[in-house]
Amino acid sequence: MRSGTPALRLSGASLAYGDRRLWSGLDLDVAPGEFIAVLGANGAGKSSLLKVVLGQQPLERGTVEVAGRPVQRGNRRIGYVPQQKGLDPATPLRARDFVRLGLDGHRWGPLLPSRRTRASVDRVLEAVGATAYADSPVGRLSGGEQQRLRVAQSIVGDPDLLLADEPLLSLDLNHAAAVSALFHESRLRTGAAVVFVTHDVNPVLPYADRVLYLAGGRFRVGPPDAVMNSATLSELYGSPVEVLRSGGRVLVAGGAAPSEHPHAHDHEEAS
Ligand SMILES: Nc1ncnc2c1ncn2[C@@H]1O[C@H](COP(=O)(O)OP(=O)(O)OP(=O)(O)O)[C@@H](O)[C@H]1O
Repeated sequence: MRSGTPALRLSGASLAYGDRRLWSGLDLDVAPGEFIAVLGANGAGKSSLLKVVLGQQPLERGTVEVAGRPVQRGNRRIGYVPQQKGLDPATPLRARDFVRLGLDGHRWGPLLPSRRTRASVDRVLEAVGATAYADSPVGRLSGGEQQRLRVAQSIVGDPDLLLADEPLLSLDLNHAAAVSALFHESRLRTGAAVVFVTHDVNPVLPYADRVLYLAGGRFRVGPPDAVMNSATLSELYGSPVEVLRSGGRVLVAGGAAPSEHPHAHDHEEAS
């Protein structure tokens, strides 16, 4: 990557499905090594933003570039944790083989892993606390155990850009903290940029350089304190939102935008 080139750049970007526009006018540069938390109500278009970056969803308007180049499907320099779906119980893969797909899943045919491949897989299995079930069939693992393997698969290839779609779902508090820290360590070690979609900002609050908050077709982006406050979110939602800080945690109460279903806004940080 040329120095000074953003890991991700969206310029004047709008996204619509048919005549339903999710967001528009999005300008965002994510620097190498930067950690961005993406927040917002259900249906605000967070997952769709990641699909745009993956080249799976075209923009209605504007441009998107990864490392200075137009997006393309199957970019191996991007690590991706998709939104959680249970794996088929009959999936004929052991946990370690599933993680290895993050290194050689693009190649055809069975491969004997090299010593280096094995070491990389072992390292990330250990980092997500999955060593104990490394040889178990993935389909038989719990939702949280599978989620930790998805995280391991996304980072094993040391990508330049990590996209994570609610990677903390199904994780208990300890593993949520460990996985958040792992993305942070990963960006420190490799200089990867991290775009992290989450309903709860708290586990990533120590690491997020900026927050991108999507609501009602609009957005705010800035350092966590500049976005996660009552004035900014009330203005964004166009209705009163209270942001409370307690014991180092951020709690958001209220905030259903007029266009949103009344109970669509189920932030975990809401109390
Ligand atoms: N391919 C598609 N065609 C039409 N509508 C879609 C498509 N994909 C998503 N949508 C709709 O766009 C809206 C935004 O979806 P998206 O999954 O991006 O939201 P989100 O912010 O990630 O929500 P959540 O927090 O619930 O995961 C939703 O109402 C969804 O139904």
